[in-house]
Order: sequence, then structure tokens, then C-alpha cells
Amino acid sequence: MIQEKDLPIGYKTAMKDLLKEDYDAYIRSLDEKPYVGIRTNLLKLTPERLKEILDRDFISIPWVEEGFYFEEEKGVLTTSTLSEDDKIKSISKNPYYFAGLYYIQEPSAMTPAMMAGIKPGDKVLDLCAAPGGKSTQAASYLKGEGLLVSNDFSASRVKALQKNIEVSGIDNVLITNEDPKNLSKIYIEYFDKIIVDAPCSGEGMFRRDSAVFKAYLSRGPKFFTGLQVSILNEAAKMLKPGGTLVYSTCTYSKIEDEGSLLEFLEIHKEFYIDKIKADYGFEESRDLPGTIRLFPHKIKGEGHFVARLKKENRVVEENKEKPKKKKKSPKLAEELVEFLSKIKRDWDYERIFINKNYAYYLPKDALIDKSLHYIRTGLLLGEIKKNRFEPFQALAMNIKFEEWDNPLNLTATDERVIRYLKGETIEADDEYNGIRLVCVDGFSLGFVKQNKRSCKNKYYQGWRWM
Ligand SMILES: C[S@@+](CC[C@H](N)C(=O)[O-])C[C@H]1O[C@@H](n2cnc3c(N)ncnc32)[C@H](O)[C@@H]1O
Repeated sequence: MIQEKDLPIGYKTAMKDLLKEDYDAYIRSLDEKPYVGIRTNLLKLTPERLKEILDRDFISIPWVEEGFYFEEEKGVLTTSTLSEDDKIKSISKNPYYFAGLYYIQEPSAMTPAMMAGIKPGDKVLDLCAAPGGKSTQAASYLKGEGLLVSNDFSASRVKALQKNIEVSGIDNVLITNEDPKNLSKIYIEYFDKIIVDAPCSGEGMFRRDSAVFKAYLSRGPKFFTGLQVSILNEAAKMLKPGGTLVYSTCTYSKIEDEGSLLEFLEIHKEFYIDKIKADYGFEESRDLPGTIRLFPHKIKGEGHFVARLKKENRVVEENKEKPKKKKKSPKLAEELVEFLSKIKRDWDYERIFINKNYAYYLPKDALIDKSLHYIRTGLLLGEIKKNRFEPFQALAMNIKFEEWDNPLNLTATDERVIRYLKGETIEADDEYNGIRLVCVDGFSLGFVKQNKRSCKNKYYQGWRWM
């Protein structure tokens, strides 16, 4: 636990200036445990259904309809010391978590994507996206329509982003690992909504993550201001006129928050602040009205800063680009077509893209440019092998129960669920030969290759329950 005496003098002075008479209440809040939140994956179920299925009377997070406090686990998410039974009940080891029914997210961190006003059909860019909290939330709001481009600069962090997107069953997505400068050369005025959840000094996360505090002591806020402005500058180029840009940080530092925004607004006269109401205990910034701070002594959540900007609308010149010639549909391997025909869905075979034997289902009408480093172009369906098609985990997570003819549907309390998630061979109740979808209470978990009753495990090794 961090104590006042550990805090750098410069930080304390800045916080006293920011909080005035509330400073002591803020310091006291550092002694309290942080809140843990879960957010319903609206692609898979409603918040009411999630409550029912988890059989808990959760308290709602006031500012995010689909978010709940997970009171029992207020504090650190350690499961290594728990018994196997208690682990299953915990939020991060529950089979429904593996089915992608919810995302574990700090309650304040649910605010920025919600403030972006994302609607089905929008083109959304999440520019600093890893590990994927805001991206998975944005995809929930898109409801499978439109496009999500989810980017992170860090090659290591983008792996967690990819996993979280795939577990959530998202298909209308491009995942990139790029410097925003490269993206802005291609996606010119392309997006309706952009989220810049910027790298920051993390002052709002001190009580939650001691590593953030240590990093802060070595770098401090100034380091991040220039970086944030440079990211915002690239975002500006990619936003459509009339579009919305949400900038957020998990820091209180005015040098970063107001500082970066004022510098940005000075350069970009075409942007203005679209006011966020200071409801729910949020605090309006005195220096930049219409932007808000979330403080742990005011709300049940950690520290955050959120601003919503709009780009002025103007008449855009008609796109004179010649219509691209329709590409000839690739001749698809029979095995792939046969497999996809088992899933009750109207596949648009022209959207299937094969790269080195890997088959992807591309998002509709998405701009994809060879110069960029894509980690995923749409939904990774699987691999075309000699005389067979090997479906992948991402596809399984995207399939709905009713789309598969004879899923192996297990209840959450069936011991085979955890054995399956651990990678073991399990026995089915009925005989079948071939690839079969495994579900928990009607939600997909992965595939098995069944022979009579024996089900060879196809659950992705890197995601196993431990
Ligand atoms: C606050 S975290 C993002 C958290 C994420 N939005 C979420 O909700 O899960 C900031 C991210 O910015 C990334 N980052 C750092 N420099 C960047 C840059 N120049 N361009 C894009 N992303 C960058 C970091 O790798 C980090 O993942």
C-alpha cells in the first residue's frame, strides 16, 4: 500500500493544487483496496443474462450499463493460492470467462469507450489498444457491424490484445502493430470515432499497481506530454470531419492531460471540446471545462481523465477514386468450404482471404494496405492442410450455439469443462466422428476432434486453464 510519505514532493504539491480541500480525502483513499469490475460482452449476451448465469447480485457501475462491481474480489486478483473449487468461482478462472462472456476491467477504465458514442456501422480506431479493454468494449457497441481497427505500438502487448479480441469472438476487426505515423498515411479521414487511451505516467493507478508507481518515480509526467501530442496529431489526420476523438489517460497530471490537449487544440483549430457532463461524481477540469477527472475519493474506481473532441464538419469532396475492379474470388479449398457450410451462416465467400494457407474472413469493405503490419485481418478461420481444414480457436469463439448442428454442450459444473480447458481428452455422452464445437451452457469454448465418444482436445494451448 502506498503512503503519503512515499509520494514525491512535486506530486503532492500538484495534487494539493488540483484537489484543494479534497486532498486529505484523496490521501485516505490510497489506503483502500481498488475495485474490480467486469463488463458484459454484449456480442454474446445481455447484462441481465450475465447476472443470471453467474448467479450473483452484482452492483451496477453507474456510468456503464453493462458493467458491474465484483465486490467479492475487491483487491488483488491472485488465484494461485486458491483451491481448485475456489478458483473456478473466481472471475478470472470461471469457465464463462473462458467463453468470453465478460471482460475484467477497472470500473473507471470503462468510461472512455462509453463516451465515444459508438454505434453499429461506425468505423472505429483504437490507437493505443493493448491489452484491449476499450477495443472489446467498442466491439460490443458495434454489434458486429462496421469496423474496428485495433492498434498498439508494442509488439509484446499486441499479443494480449489479439487474445482478448479473439476470446471475445470479434470478427469485424483489423489488429495492427504500428506506429500511428504509418497508419495515418493510409487511413486518411477514414474513421467516425477514434479512441486515444494514451501512454501516461499512471498517477491514477498507484494504489492498484505498485509497478506503475515505481515507473513513475523514474520517469514522471513530462516524458509523456510530447508522446501524447504526437499520437493525437496522427489521430487528427485519420478522423472524418464531424467525427469524435476521445482522449483518455489514467493520470491526474495537468502537464499531461490539459497540457497535451491545449497543445493539440492550439495546432488543430478544426477541433473543439464536446463537453462531457460531470455526472456520477466525475469532476470537471477547471482549466479545460467539459473534460472530466475521476478520483478514487469521489467514485468507486481509480483515477482517470477523459476528454471528448469533435472535428468540425465540412463538405467532403466527392471521392473521385475509380471503383476498384472486383477481384476474382479465389478458388477455395473444398475442405474449407465444406467446413464453413457446417456453420449456419450466410458466408460471403468473396471476403475469404488466404495467406500462406491460413484462411481469414475479412471485415466487410475494410481498407487493408500491404505496407502495414497486420496481426489479424478479420477472423482467423483456420489452416488449410493437406486434404483437410483445421479450424482455429478464434473461429470457435465467434460461432454462436445455434449456428452449429450438434454442439457438445456441457454445464458449467460438469467436471469435463475444466478438463477440456486444461487440454485433456474428454468423453462425450453420444457418439460422433469429426470436428465438434464444445460449449458451456450454450456458449462456445473451442473444438474437439471426436472419434466415437472420445474427444481429442483442440483447445488452444496458450489459453489453457491453469
Ligand atoms: C494505457 S495503455 C492502453 C490500454 C488499453 N487502451 C486498454 O483499455 O486495455 C497505453 C498503450 O499505449 C501503447 N503505446 C505506447 N506508445 C505508443 C505509440 N506511440 N502509439 C501507439 N500506442 C502506443 C502502449 O504499448 C500501451 O499498450
